[in-house]
Amino acid sequence: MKSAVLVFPGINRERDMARAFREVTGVEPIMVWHTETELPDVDVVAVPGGFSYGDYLRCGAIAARSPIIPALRAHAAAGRHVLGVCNGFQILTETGLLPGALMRNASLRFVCKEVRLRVDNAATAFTSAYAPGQVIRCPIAHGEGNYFADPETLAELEGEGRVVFRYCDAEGRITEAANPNGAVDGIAGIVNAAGNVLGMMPHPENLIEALQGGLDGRGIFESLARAA
Ligand SMILES: NC(=O)CC[C@H](N)C(=O)O
Repeated sequence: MKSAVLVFPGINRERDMARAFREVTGVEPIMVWHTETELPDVDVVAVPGGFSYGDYLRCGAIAARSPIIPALRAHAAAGRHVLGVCNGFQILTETGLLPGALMRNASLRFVCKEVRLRVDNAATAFTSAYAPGQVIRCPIAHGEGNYFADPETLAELEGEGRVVFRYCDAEGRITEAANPNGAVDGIAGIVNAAGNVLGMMPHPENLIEALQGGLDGRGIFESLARAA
């Protein structure tokens, strides 16, 4: 499976993302600087986490206006896969490739810890390696992860099974205590209507080898490799 990782000024998780693709698929991803206007011929483009443009205006707002974005839109429009993690998810909502917005955490604090996620849709190209309803561990590190969408959008997301991950407790229950940022309905990750663009706040690329304390994040990359 061929992949590319976008790099914006202030992004700091691009190497983690590249490592995850390399470790799981055995293929080195192509790093693409934000001033490029074309993407290489790849199956997946990852938009990694970090602090693009120092989070000025809103997280992801400036990166979403970068020269590479039209090529990302074209890649998505062609039905190819796009994976946005954390700042990458924020960038995807700012481009409109995914609906809704990521607001400041309800606590107004940056939260860095491990959470649990329930896989609410295991029938996507990003989650086929997981079992439906499986509870996985995943690290988070963000200040603006409070997912919000208007009631019509939420109804559409729920009705179409497009909420892929929710914050949950160890038993898979969606509770307020298990929700680290106040996201509506515990939403941690969603896909677009076509199912080829996924955005999620947690960092699966940081739980792919024993040295990191677990392997629960590998499923995303294994699923993408299967889908390619
Ligand atoms: N790890 C990240 O990608 C953080 C995203 C963003 N800078 C935030 O704090 O919400």
